[in-house]
Amino acid sequence: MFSFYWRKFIVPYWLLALTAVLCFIVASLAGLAAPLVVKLLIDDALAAGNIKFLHFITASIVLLYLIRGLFSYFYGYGMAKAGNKMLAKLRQDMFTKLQSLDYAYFMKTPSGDLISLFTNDMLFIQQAITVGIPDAIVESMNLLAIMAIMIYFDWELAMVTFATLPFIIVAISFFNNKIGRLGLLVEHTLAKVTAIIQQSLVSVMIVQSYVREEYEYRKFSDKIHQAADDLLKTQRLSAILVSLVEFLAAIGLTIIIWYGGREVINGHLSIGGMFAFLVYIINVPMPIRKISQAMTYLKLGAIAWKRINSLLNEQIPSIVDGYLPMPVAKGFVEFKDVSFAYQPGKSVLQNINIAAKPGEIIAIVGPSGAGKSSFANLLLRFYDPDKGTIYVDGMDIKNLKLNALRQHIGFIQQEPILFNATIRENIRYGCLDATDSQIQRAAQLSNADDFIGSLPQGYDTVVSELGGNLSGGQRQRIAMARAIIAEPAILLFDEPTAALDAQTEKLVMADIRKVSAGRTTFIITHNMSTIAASDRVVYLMGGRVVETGTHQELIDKGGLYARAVQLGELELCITH
Ligand SMILES: Nc1ncnc2c1ncn2[C@@H]1O[C@H](COP(=O)(O)OP(=O)(O)OP(=O)(O)O)[C@@H](O)[C@H]1O
Repeated sequence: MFSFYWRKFIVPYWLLALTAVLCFIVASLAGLAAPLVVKLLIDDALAAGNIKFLHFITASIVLLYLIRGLFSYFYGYGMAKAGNKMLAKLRQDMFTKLQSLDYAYFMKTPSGDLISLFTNDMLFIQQAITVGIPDAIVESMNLLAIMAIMIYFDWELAMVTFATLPFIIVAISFFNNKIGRLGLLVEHTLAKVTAIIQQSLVSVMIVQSYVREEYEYRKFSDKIHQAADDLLKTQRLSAILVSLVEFLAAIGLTIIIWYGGREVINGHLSIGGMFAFLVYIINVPMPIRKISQAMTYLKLGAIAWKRINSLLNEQIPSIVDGYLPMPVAKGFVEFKDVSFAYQPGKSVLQNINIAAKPGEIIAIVGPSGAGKSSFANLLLRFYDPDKGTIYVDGMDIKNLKLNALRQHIGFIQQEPILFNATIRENIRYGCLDATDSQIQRAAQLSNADDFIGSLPQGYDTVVSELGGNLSGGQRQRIAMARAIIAEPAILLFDEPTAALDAQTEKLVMADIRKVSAGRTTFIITHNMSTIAASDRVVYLMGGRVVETGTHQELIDKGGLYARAVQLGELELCITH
């Protein structure tokens, strides 16, 4: 269970950890010498009335604590440095892994669970690394040193004193097991709490429009109380453990007083020797308590690591990167006999054959669930087809480097996601080294330049997180500028006007026509005016292309498409 600490922390940062431990040993030796000084003070300075030696001892105490303080600092600093490096590396590894995972992974994993890995679980690991490991190493060494010195002094008295140790060890392991199990529950509940917070933040509009604030609060509050109750149980167990350990250590103290006192009276032990023993035994509960607490931290950290590790070990992405760079693309796209299912046996697209050439605007139309968005998912290689091949400029897209393929496709969604950054940064996201004048040109092309110019901060206006300070049409235009700034050969719109009112929809449609000039454009749409403005309509139904042609050809044909138009099904969908 604890092996990951060895592999991830001790081995990679062994030099820092070793230096820290050596510093600790020096600090600890200085601390451990203190009771010996007490013995010398009583036996050789006070009892012998030696003033000179008293001065020497006084100076020694100052020096010992100076050394102890200095090396404790080096030790603490070294351990913190190694711990922080390890945590930063772990966070980087987790983030890199997250970026490398398929779209499909994010479709099946709740984002709250993932956020919880970076917050709650990292916090448990942090505690384990920065407190658990140092305390476990250091305090075990401290304890062993105290025991060794006691044995060296008077092994018989030491053995009698240690009679309570087995009870202490049994108590610690019994309570720690219980604490570990409860810790697992706490971590699980905290992950749920994070998920609730995350969900209520992104769906604040739904929460407020359904007046579900109270309902959300109750959900949150139930989980928080559950976590607090479980946490309290672990803290109660820890408190019982500490008291029990202190009680058992106090029995050791009583034994020294009784047995050691007899030794002193019989002349087998000096008074200073007995005092030194007492000081050592008084120092025993602290390391034991710290070791026990460190074991709890290590246990909780190990549980958190298990969850983090399952992310890091998430199987290699099913979308395997290609090898062809494709620096320029013309925009020829062909779907050849493409079939696809998200789950085995549940076919979503069947034998799709579509070919498009540069400059063409193709409307992908069909009833809800027909497979239109799945078509987009395949072109972007969020998923690979089960059968058939998709070609761009005659090359199987599986052979193309993913970043090359995606860089040639400008993707604009129904409700575009803009980042909480300036409009300039949002547009530049499409091409990170774009100049300001390129950004402005892209904005002009998507008809965003005018409204951006009328904002007090212009291109430096910060877009609020949920895009609240911009209208739907304005957000759509910024998203279009972002998509076209990299000059993609292919444009892919998924219901670009569905979230807009009729007036804005017309304007955005005009913008789409402007930006799609010379590019291969696919528009997934229910909108009649968009369909009518396209060069060709591909009508999907039940995952199959049932009809294809211009809007007029299909109307004249009087088939399924014409029927859908006649029944107003397509326009009906706009209002959904
Ligand atoms: N990630 C997914 N996992 C499993 N099944 C999915 C997934 N996404 C979509 N589906 C299923 O695939 C089918 C086609 O969905 P798709 O989103 O492509 O349809 P659509 O034509 O775009 O529909 P709409 O017009 O309602 O957006 C549906 O039956 C849907 O339930």
